[in-house]
Parts: sequence; C-alpha cells; structure tokens
Amino acid sequence: MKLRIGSRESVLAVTQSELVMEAIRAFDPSIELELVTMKTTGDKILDRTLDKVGGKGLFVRELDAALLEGRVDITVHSCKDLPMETDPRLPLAGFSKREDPRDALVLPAGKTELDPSLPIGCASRRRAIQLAALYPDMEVAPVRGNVQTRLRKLDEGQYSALVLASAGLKRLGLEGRIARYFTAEEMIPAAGQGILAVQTRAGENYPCLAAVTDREGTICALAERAFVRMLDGGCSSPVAAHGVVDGDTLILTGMDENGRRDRISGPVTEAEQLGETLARRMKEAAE
Ligand SMILES: NCc1[nH]cc(CCC(=O)O)c1CC(=O)O
Repeated sequence: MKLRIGSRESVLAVTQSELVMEAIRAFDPSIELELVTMKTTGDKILDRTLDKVGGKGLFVRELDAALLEGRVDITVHSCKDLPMETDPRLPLAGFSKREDPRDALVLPAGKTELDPSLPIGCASRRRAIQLAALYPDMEVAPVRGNVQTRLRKLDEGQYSALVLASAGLKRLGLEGRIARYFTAEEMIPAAGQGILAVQTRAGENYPCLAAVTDREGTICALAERAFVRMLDGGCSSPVAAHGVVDGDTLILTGMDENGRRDRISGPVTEAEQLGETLARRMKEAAE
C-alpha cells in the first residue's frame, strides 16, 4: 500500500508531517509513504495580517483541493490552522498527542531583555489582546511569514520580541530561543495549539492512523474547537480555548473576543458539549 501525505512546504509543516509519517512507519513498515508539499494562500500572502485577507482556511484550501482531487490520500495540519467547520467530504481522522500548548516570548539573538523602543511582533489578535495585559507599556506590531522568516525579522532588529507557539519552536529544535513561557493562564492558547490533525477523504479508512491518534489530544481538540465554533470564531479570531484532561475530567478555559474568560469542567466523554456550553454561557454573559 502507498500513502501520499499532503503538507504545506514550510520547514515546520514538513517536520510535523514527518512526525506523522514516522508514527505510520512504526505501525506498519510495509506502507510506502510519499510526502507531497505545496504552498497555500496563507504562505503566499505575506504583506498583510490574515484577518485583513479575510476568509477562513487560508492554510488549508490548496491541501483540501489536492485531497478532494485524489492527488494526496491524507493531509497533515496544525490543528490550530484548521477552520472550525469541516467539509463533510474531508473528515478529520485523527488528532495527535499535544506538544507544549503554551505561547512563548522570543528575544532577538544575543538579547536578554525587552527593548521598550521596539514593538513586540505578533500578528494574532488573540495574542495581542493578552499581551496588552502582560506588557501594558509595550507596542505590538504585526509580523507575518513562517517561523524562520519571523525569527530573521526579529534578529534583524525590527522587533523587541516575538510571541510564538512553543510547539512550533520545539519541533524545529529552536527551544533554546525561548526567553519566557507564558502559562496557559497568562496567555490562553489558540484552540488546538500544539496538536496535529490528519484529514482524509470521506469513505476512506486508514487503520494506520490509530498510530497518530491520541486520547487527550482528541478530547482537547474536540472541546476547544467546539467552543470556538459556537462563539463563531475562526482561526484568525481572538477567541482562545485551552483544555486540560485530568483522568476522566476535562477542564476547559475559554476567552471570547472581548477578552472575557470563563471555565467549565465535566466528563471527557462530553468534550464537545462542554465547549458548546461554555461558549453559550459566555455569549449570554456578554449580552
Ligand atoms: N499560525 C502559524 C502556526 N500554526 C501552527 C504553529 C505552531 C504549531 C502549533 O501551534 O501547533 C504556528 C506558528 C506559531 O503560531 O508560532
């Protein structure tokens, strides 16, 4: 059997797809794996922040098309880049074990302190809202591009720091660049941050994907995504959600677009309902 894996072409996306390929290979070494990389709209438009480009799923559209047209068999995504609504023709077949979900502060190479005369580079409204509370005196300016591009802009002196996902930095072997971790309470992560999602075509069944799928990753992805979906937040909305599994209990913390926070807990078997209930409760409180 041969399996073609569709991925964005950034170093991080390829590294993540290789993690999935390794798990599949360990599960069944007889499966022939081929990585097919492509640029997505989100990779091509680099001069604007993505909420200005509009439209959801800027990092997935081309991969969805390749999957629908049969040019690839599965696609690998950062869960947090996926739109909250999924095309019934392209179900999410597995969520991985979660890498560190926290956001992190990265300083320019050689620096040990924030330069107050330069902005913190961050293109996500979710991060910007929470940064304002953590660093009330610092300016925030947008930065785009893949992780390597952003780090280059940082090191060239355009920013005092960047806020990036620890997960991406760790997977790229760049953990050493992290100057400060924000706890998930200080900065609630994006829904699905640190989790990989595997997408397939409806009707296809790949038993090897069991090797990629993780119980806690799945519970958190489902609950966090349900929360954001119910609040009507896309992948570029400032809405944040973070789940923690403790035995059979899920503790889910959410933030709405006004920066209000709330928390719910309940059985892991009701992950999506907990996300929806928390969102409904926060909507009502905001009215
Ligand atoms: N939006 C870009 C993106 N998508 C996934 C990650 C990191 C990996 C992850 O969170 O799973 C990143 C980079 C970042 O936010 O720093």
